[in-house]
Amino acid sequence: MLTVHELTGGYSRVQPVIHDLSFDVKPGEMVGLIGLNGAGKSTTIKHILGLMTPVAGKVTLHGKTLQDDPIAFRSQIAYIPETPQFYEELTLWEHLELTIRAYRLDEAEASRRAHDLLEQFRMGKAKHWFPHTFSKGMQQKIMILCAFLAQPALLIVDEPFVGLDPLAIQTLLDLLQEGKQQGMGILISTHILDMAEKYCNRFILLHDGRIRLKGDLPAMQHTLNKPGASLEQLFIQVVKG
Ligand SMILES: Nc1ncnc2c1ncn2[C@@H]1O[C@H](COP(=O)(O)OP(=O)(O)OP(=O)(O)O)[C@@H](O)[C@H]1O
Repeated sequence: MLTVHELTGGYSRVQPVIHDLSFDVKPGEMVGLIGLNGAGKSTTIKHILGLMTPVAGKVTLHGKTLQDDPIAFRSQIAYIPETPQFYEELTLWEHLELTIRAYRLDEAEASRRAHDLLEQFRMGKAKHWFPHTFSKGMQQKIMILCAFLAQPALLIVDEPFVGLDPLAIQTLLDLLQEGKQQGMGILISTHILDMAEKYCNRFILLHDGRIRLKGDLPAMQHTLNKPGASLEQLFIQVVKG
């Protein structure tokens, strides 16, 4: 579904921070994007979302680039950013209504699902509150609620667990599992490697902007000749060279 082909890019054309990245995300699988601080995970995500222009290579969704059909491309993706981004002048419920309109969802059905999601994340009481009065974790939940309400073909998640309480983390993991079962493709960046190992089907290990290892756990163990190694052990070996 998502194909990243020989992608090179960054914040200046003369000094790219990601180099020659190639990977894909298929429907119904969760792919973990793993790397140290500054490895290039968020930069990769920004290129996939079309917020940055590649120096070389391309990103396609169902075979089409953002430039081929911007509306179709964007309507198939939802993004949960590392730092919550919201409209100060809209309440939580108005954010959900905006999502329903932006993604052109069926109003009655989406509104019912929005109420379910509010309940699942224990946010019902805050429905008509303005997000600037929310805690950091509650603000993060707005992003999560809007993304799952959209029911995208591809969900991109950047460090979603930071600031969430244990109950919310479990609810999010359950929704990710459910999304996968319904055929959603998920690309998730996280530093919580035991969680990634448990929930992701495949991994992309980024180091200094390059893919150093990729595949499912058995394939990566085989490549590094480390049978039985955990994701964390493989990752540490990769980054220590
Ligand atoms: N706005 C920016 N302008 C210039 N350089 C940037 C900018 N944002 C990030 N970088 C640089 O790009 C490189 C990759 O950063 P990126 O944010 O993609 O890392 P990351 O893997 O997401 O890290 P983290 O785990 O800390 O979130 C770093 O060297 C960083 O300094």
